[in-house]
Amino acid sequence: MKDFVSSSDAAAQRPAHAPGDHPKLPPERIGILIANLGTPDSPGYRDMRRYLSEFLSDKRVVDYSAWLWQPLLQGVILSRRPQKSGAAYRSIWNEEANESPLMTITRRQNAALRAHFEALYGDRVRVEFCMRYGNPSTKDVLRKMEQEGCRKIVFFPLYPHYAGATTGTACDQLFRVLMKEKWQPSVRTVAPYYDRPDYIAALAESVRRAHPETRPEVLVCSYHGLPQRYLREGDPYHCQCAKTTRLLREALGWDDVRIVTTFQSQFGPEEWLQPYTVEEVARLAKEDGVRRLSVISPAFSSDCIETLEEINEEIRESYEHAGGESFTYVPCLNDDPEHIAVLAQVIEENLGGWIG
Ligand SMILES: C=CC1=C(C)c2cc3[nH]c(cc4nc(cc5[nH]c(cc1n2)c(C)c5CCC(=O)O)C(CCC(=O)O)=C4C)c(C)c3C=C
Ligand SMILES: [Fe+2]
Ligand SMILES: [Fe+2]
Repeated sequence: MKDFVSSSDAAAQRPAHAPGDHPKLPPERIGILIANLGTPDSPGYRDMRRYLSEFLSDKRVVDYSAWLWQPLLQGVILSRRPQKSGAAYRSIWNEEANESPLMTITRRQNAALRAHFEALYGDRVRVEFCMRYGNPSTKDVLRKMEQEGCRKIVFFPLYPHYAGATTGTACDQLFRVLMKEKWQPSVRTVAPYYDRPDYIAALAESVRRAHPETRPEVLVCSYHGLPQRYLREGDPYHCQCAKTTRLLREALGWDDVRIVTTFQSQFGPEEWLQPYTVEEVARLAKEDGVRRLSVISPAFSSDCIETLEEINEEIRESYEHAGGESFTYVPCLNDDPEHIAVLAQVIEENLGGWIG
């Protein structure tokens, strides 16, 4: 039989990284890759425009057909929104580190999780974070992990609730990178954790900590919004948010406090999930006479523009303007030790059978 491949060609075609037979191959490792949304590199016009363009061109986020949406986005929306959003980012920017709070907090969460898993498993694990939009990109971080020998990867989008626009697109991006690879690692994607007792307990504890003396009259659980149509088309986000509020109410056991669900950050002409937080807090002050109000945002694993600026500035103003007196913002769980313990436990459960 004709030998089609000369021996030197055969050597070249053998995978350079065939398991266990190459002295220069790194040892096989487990990768833990946490993912967040992403954030602009700076609040300046160009960086804001690049970030918003990538974000709002994602069909999981805005699902209109490109021929209709792109001219509107590139022409109208991206001529004004970068300035407006840039000013909002500037008001919360971490000047010392020259990055947005979302980046600072994700970095800290990653460092805490890395310390946790390296203490347990040493050099057999790698813990990294990536962003869906902007930097560090999913592609760059994933490739680095593969070069370091990660043949098994736990991929953990840091959103307690599943939405196509968040967890869905983070996973799409990961698999988009893997589509181009001859030899993919094994990947486990982490399930939503919005109803885990330890997550709910951490939320409840953060609410109690924010109210050492007096309780609010109303606790508003403000979740990032979505077009209502996405719910009708099967997105489970709305139902998962409602369940988090119910479980938080049960965990707190505060019978004298009304605990309600609202949605923020509506964008564009469609109806989004309601009630809208900015309107509801004003209504509570004006119509129901609520004077002591607190807001928590359980859909965010870290503080970001949507909490620090939108809730703690815009929504606070709306409440106070309508006659409200005391407004407490309950910070996200961020890198609180109880939160890191929850995230570590979720990851540990996804490592089952891979490492011990
Ligand atoms: C236009 C559609 C948008 C949908 C749908 C959407 C869903 C969604 N987003 C989050 C979490 C975050 N969003 C953040 C910022 C942000 N979101 C949108 C638009 C949609 N989000 C925009 C345009 C922006 C940028 C800021 C602005 O210009 O208003 C952030 C914060 C990022 C940061 O840098 O701090 C987070 C986090 C969820 C959970 C969600 C659906 C469930
Ligand atoms: Fe968003
Ligand atoms: Fe917003």
